[in-house]
Amino acid sequence: MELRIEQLTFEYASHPLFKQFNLTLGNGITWLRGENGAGKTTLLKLAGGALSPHSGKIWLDDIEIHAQPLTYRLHCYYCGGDTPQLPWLTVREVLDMHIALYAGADAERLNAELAAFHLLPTLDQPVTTLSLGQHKKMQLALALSLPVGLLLIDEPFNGLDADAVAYLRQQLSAPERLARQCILLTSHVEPALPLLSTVQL
Ligand SMILES: Nc1ncnc2c1ncn2[C@@H]1O[C@H](COP(=O)(O)OP(=O)(O)OP(=O)(O)O)[C@@H](O)[C@H]1O
Repeated sequence: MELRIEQLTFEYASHPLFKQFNLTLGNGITWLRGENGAGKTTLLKLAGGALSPHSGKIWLDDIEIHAQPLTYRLHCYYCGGDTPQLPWLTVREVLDMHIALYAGADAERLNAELAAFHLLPTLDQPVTTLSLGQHKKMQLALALSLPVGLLLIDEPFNGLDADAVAYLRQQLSAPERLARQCILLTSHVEPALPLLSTVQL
C-alpha cells in the first residue's frame, strides 16, 4: 500500500509544525526520526486520521482521508501509547470490537499474538488495569494481526520486556509482512529493523 502526503499543513494553536510537507512511502519500514517535539507523533496521528490537516491531502492508494474517512481508517492502525477510548471495557471486549470493525480480521491470528505477548491471562480484566507494558503489548498484538495496509507505531520498543522486543523485531522483519504493509515508526534509538527508508523531521 502507498501512503502519500501532499502539501500538508498543520499547527497546534500557535505552534506551526508542518508547512506544505510532502511524503510518499511504499511497503516496508520507514523510520521517522527527529528531536523531542519535532512532530513525529503528530505526523503519525495525521496519517492515522486521529488529527485533521489544516490543508493538504493524505492518501492510501486511491483512498483520500477527507473524502472517505472511515474507509481510510479501516485500512490503517495507529499504535500510540494512548489510554483506551472506552475505559469501562475488558481487554477481551476492546479486542472483539477491533475484530468486528476490521473486515477480514482473524481472531485466531490475534489469539496467537496475544499468546506470544503473554496476554491471554489478562483478557477478562478491565482494560484500565493493564500495566503500561501490557497495554503496549495489547496494541501491538492488534497491530501485528489486523489486516491493514498501513501500520503507524509510536516508539514500538518503549516499555517492552526483552522477550517482547525480540518477538516484535522478528515479526516486523518478516519478508511477507514487508512485502504487503507500509510501516511508519518512530524511535529515538536505532530500531535494528530492515529499513526501506529514514525520514528526518
Ligand atoms: N494537543 C496539543 N496542543 C498543543 N501543542 C501540542 C499538542 N500536542 C503536541 N503539541 C506540541 O507539538 C509539538 C510536536 O509534538 P509531538 O508529540 O508530535 O512531537 P514528537 O516529535 O513526537 O516528540 P517526542 O520525541 O518528544 O515524542 C511539541 O512541541 C508539542 O508540545
